[in-house]
Amino acid sequence: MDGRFLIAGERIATARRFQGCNPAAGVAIEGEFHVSGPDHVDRACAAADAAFDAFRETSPQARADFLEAVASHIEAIGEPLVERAMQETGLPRARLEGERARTTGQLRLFAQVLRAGRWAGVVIDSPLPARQPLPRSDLRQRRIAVGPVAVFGASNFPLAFSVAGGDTATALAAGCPVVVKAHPAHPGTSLLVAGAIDMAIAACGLPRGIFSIVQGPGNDLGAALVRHPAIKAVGFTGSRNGGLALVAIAQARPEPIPVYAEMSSVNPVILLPGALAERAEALGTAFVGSLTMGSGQFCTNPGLVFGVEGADLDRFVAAASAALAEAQPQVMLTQAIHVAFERGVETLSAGAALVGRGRAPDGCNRGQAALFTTDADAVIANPELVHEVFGAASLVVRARDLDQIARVLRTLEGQLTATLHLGEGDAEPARALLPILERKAGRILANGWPTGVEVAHAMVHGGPWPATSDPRSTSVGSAAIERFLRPVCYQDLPDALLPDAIRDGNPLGLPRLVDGELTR
Ligand SMILES: NC(=O)C1=CN([C@@H]2O[C@H](COP(=O)(O)OP(=O)(O)OC[C@H]3O[C@@H](n4cnc5c(N)ncnc54)[C@H](O)[C@@H]3O)[C@@H](O)[C@H]2O)C=CC1
Ligand SMILES: O=C(O)CCC(=O)C(=O)O
Repeated sequence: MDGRFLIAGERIATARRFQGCNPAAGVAIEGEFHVSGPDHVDRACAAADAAFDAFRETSPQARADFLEAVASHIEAIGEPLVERAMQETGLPRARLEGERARTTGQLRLFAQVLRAGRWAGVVIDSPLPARQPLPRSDLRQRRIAVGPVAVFGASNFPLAFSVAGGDTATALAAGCPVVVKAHPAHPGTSLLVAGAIDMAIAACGLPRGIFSIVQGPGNDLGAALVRHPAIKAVGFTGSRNGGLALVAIAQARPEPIPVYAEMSSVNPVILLPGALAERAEALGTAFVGSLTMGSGQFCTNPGLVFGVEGADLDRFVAAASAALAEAQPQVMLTQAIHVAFERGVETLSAGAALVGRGRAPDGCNRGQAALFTTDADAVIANPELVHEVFGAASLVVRARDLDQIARVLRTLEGQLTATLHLGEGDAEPARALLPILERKAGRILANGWPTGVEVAHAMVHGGPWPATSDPRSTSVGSAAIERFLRPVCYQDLPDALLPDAIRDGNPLGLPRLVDGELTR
């Protein structure tokens, strides 16, 4: 395959090369990828900056057509995309086909969002020339794109959170050019998708500089990208260390910029007494399904479970342990991620009792699922027990009573999700826990499992630090576009000078809040 990276429509070759690795076999995959350098970051960012003004003023319809074209070009790659992603990530076909559908569905959702027009945030306050003691000006607000966005592809979702994933889709929808730093764990997948985006740009007649991709091992490239003065915002999904490093770089710039980093979360699940009494065994089995999905490599993985100690919680643990004993070892994304998982399991082993293990690994980089239990006092004394272990490992916390669960929940860091399992008589305790969960998490679920985020208008895939670096936003769902827009107010500008979004007569047909009333 063509291993050259892409800057503003041009394929670039360099002397340094790297290879993808098949984690299932621990061997390099045929084909070489050209390593980008700081000069390429500079070229990509300059091209993005040059394309920005033209791109951000394209009509919402033109950008919607473009996003749909990207989706179609990704689909047109067909089997080679799935095959390459399988080789590079060890993820199974069904998962990758589902992820491709989620990726193209996400692009098409943003096309709808653009056509619906609420994203433009048009607000108009009519002038009040006769107002006493002072007249009021004509005030018109709309939202514009923030500027070129740096997107870091995530290792664990090689399609839906990578080159044409949620961050890229939202930035392009907002009118921001994108420079992607490809994740080195799936370089071929990244370039196939980058090619599809570039073809869609050409087909739609848009400036080629609105998309570039740089690649290579190591962190220098990503750091140079975040430092570049043309970049105005960053989207990231990955490790806590990586996210925090990028936040620090962005804050140290002469012009600090926002970093929307989605980092670590243990996603507490609370099994309330009524639910445990009614269905402890079924809960235990379903929990293991969520825990082991994708070898547990989800930031929404249920890594922490609470219940009041007693026979019902014992039944839950026994059912979960039995289900876990049948869990096949699954390939993890990279050797480094597998090593980090094993280290995390060791840390849990040192502070909690092992009560369940998946089947023994039958090849390299296979994650062996693990379940631990401990009591609530131990968790309060040793907060390391509730740090994310990326992979299929989870800790069941036995509490004396519901008050103790509440006490431990209050000590937790910010989370992407929190889940309540409810049965007869659980409404009152759930109501008491809700204010705590609202302070901790971006999404609160009842009677479900946190893995598998719906791409929808009401979704929040975010949460307080360290789940994300900015709890005011979401990285999944249509509200994600707000991260890459900023409001501008136009005071007393003549109609002929105003952008179409806020001109008299509403030429774009956008929904508007005029003097406090919603109109179109
Ligand atoms: N919570 C989550 O959603 C996820 C967590 N992880 C965690 O991250 C660990 C490593 O996995 P990766 O996916 O490789 O994540 P990572 O955070 O190490 O790398 C992600 C991307 O950020 C870049 N990067 C990382 N640190 C950087 C720095 N200091 N400066 C500039 N660029 C930097 C990398 O080059 C890569 O392109 C896993 O073992 C797991 O613990 C990984 C994926 C998702
Ligand atoms: O659970 C999901 O569908 C998304 C999870 C996610 O965002 C992640 O693992 O990075």
